[in-house]
Amino acid sequence: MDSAALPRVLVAVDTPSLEEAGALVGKLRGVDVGFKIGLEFFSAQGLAGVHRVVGGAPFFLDLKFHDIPNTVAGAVRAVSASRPAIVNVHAAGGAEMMRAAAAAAREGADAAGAPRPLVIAVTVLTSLDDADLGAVGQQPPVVEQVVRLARLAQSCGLDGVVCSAKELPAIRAACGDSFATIVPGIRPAGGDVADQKRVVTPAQAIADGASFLVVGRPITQASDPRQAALDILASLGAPRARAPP
Ligand SMILES: O=c1ccn([C@@H]2O[C@H](COP(=O)(O)O)[C@@H](O)[C@H]2O)c(=O)[nH]1
Repeated sequence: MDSAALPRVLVAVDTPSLEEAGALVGKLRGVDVGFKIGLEFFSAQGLAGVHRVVGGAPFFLDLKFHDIPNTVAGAVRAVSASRPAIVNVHAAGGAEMMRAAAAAAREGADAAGAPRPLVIAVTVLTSLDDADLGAVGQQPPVVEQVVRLARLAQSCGLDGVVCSAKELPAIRAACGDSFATIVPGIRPAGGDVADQKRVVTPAQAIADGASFLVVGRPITQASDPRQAALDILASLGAPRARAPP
């Protein structure tokens, strides 16, 4: 799947169940969204399950690899053959690991005759705030750590980062407009934040320059997921240019 064809809103398919995932994707048929498959579904169903659920739809394979360079490269090479539009690694894995991941994505895709996925670095999880950073020995504020990791990821040849929309202006200033930003922690105004700590509304995230939004529970836990997705898309207004792959 070509990442340029990826819609702006990616729905997080967070369930271990093939049936539930299939039902969700079915409800969203014809709605201009893509899908984000993460650790919960992948751990239960593997790549075969991913393909059964998404069919030919574009998807972001959110496995957040974080290991030594050789291991991450092997994992990225393996999954890149299966035509994800986006794969990701933790920036905290370091420069050598990120460079290895970027090279492996190209190798894996080329070997399979597939398009190269975007390779994206997770900066600071949106479930963490300044106090949490201090507790794991990182220097707050979050925004400075996010920008530090974004600059490092860009210098290693990665295509963009996962961050909160709260950091978008600082990342755009540091890394420019063609660096992709993938933004979870999205909550419609008044929505239940649950375990997220750095949340922003869908419209604000797009206004601040997000390339793609990742939206899970505000859609998947809604009484009518299709209507919830349509409401979010309507709140975004006219389409805008996305960061190029
Ligand atoms: O920093 C991050 C990185 C990834 N995620 C993922 O996004 C979705 C968010 O789900 P919600 O239900 O909308 O909170 C989820 O799959 C996470 O694994 C993130 O939230 N923050």
